[in-house]
Amino acid sequence: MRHGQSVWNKQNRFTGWVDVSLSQEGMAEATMTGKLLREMRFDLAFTSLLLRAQDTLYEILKQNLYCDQYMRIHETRSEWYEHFTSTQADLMELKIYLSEKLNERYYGDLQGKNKEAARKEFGDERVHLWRRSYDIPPPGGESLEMTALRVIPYYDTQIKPYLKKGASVLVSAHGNSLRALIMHLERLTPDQIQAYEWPTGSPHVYHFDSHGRLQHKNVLS
Ligand SMILES: O=C(O)[C@H](O)COP(=O)(O)O
Repeated sequence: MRHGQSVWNKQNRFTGWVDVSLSQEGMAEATMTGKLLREMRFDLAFTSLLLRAQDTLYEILKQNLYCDQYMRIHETRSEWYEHFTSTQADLMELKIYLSEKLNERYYGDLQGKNKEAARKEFGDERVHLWRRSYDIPPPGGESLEMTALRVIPYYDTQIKPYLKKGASVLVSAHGNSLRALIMHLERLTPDQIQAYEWPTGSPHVYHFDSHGRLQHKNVLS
């Protein structure tokens, strides 16, 4: 799941690692996604260190049919955070892992800039390359390739082993950390991933076999 619209998505600003909140629309998207996934039973969840992804996850879990069985959902994030970082839950309880490896691509000097203003300053083509090319990093920031170098090893070592055991895993992350991940999962070429846009509020459901190989994918909306 990509997080719902953030306040800076709404203002059309490059965000990267800046820890902005969900907008009201983003919260509503997260609620709607939670409803779409309501009947899915999750064994584990993974999210980034950024609030917009954590809040999206929190909202999805709150809507879930098995919510009460997963854990006690606390009203404030600090308690929730404390709970899920300290839990040694058994199988009936949802384990939630946070990692900076799933953070959005670091957008370097562009962070905070309006995307339209950046196009005027640097030109459409340059800004498009910074946003969507595989290996051209934005000034001072990470390319998709650099993002993949932290996301994929995390996926391979921390997430995939559970998938091979048949666990149901929810990942709440970001446009570009997820593009890096699905490029790997779906074996997309740099050209294919360049054209791939992952809108907010459209969960992707992947099914794997016991070797962790992708069987099929559904995009829900
Ligand atoms: O960090 C950001 O600005 C967004 O999350 C993703 O931005 P992009 O679509 O410009 O890569």
